[in-house]
Amino acid sequence: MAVAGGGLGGGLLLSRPVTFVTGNAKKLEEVRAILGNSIPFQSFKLDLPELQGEPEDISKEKARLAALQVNGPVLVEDTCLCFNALKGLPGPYIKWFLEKIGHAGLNNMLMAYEDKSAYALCVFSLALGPKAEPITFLGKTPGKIVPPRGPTDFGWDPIFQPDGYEQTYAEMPKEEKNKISHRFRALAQVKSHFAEAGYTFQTDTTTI
Ligand SMILES: O=P(O)(O)OP(=O)(O)OP(=O)(O)OC[C@H]1O[C@@H](n2cnc3c(O)ncnc32)[C@H](O)[C@@H]1O
Ligand SMILES: [Mg+2]
Repeated sequence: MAVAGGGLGGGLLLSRPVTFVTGNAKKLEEVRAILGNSIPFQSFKLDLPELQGEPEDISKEKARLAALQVNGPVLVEDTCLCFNALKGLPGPYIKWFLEKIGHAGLNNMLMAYEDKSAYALCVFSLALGPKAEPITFLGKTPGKIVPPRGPTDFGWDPIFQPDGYEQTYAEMPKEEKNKISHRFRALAQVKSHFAEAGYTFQTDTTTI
């Protein structure tokens, strides 16, 4: 197990910095931008298999698998896009819906409903080691599903317009999205957790 007790400052001493495991380069880009230097982390590119079920369980299971692979502390996240008219679906299955039916198909799914409201949900899970129970952090941003507008370089960004904004996630400057996004909100909780837990790290920060 990668955790030893009694680090400097009273917090847990982790054998090395947390590894953020994802197969998605755009997620990593946003996590880097949002975290800055607040939490030292390295990254590892791996598309983990995903369980079916509730978002929190999917995220926790990803963390367990990631911690086994990395054999150390890991952070993972699972992102859902939930349509209120469809009681939260596609939710965690958005990746496959997007891949198969695209932005137009996702809009068409809501054609039969007046309610176009939706929310983006990000569930981060932190596992301090392969035997540790993962801790989850949720971030949610409400909005609505609209015909695609803006650059198409990140997932469903062009069809999600957050409440209170005239632009879709895709049309917004990155800094703006990163101030209000589901990912930002979940990471704010991750940051508070790190601040409270007072983890300290042995100082190897090389990217693996
Ligand atoms: O390796 P992991 O971290 O699982 O990366 P992934 O791309 O498989 O991501 P998910 O399993 O969480 O599936 C979420 C889907 O939503 C997309 N997505 C995630 N965050 C997004 C965001 O902030 N804006 C738009 N699309 C996003 C992502 O590209 C996937 O198609
Ligand atoms: Mg995935």
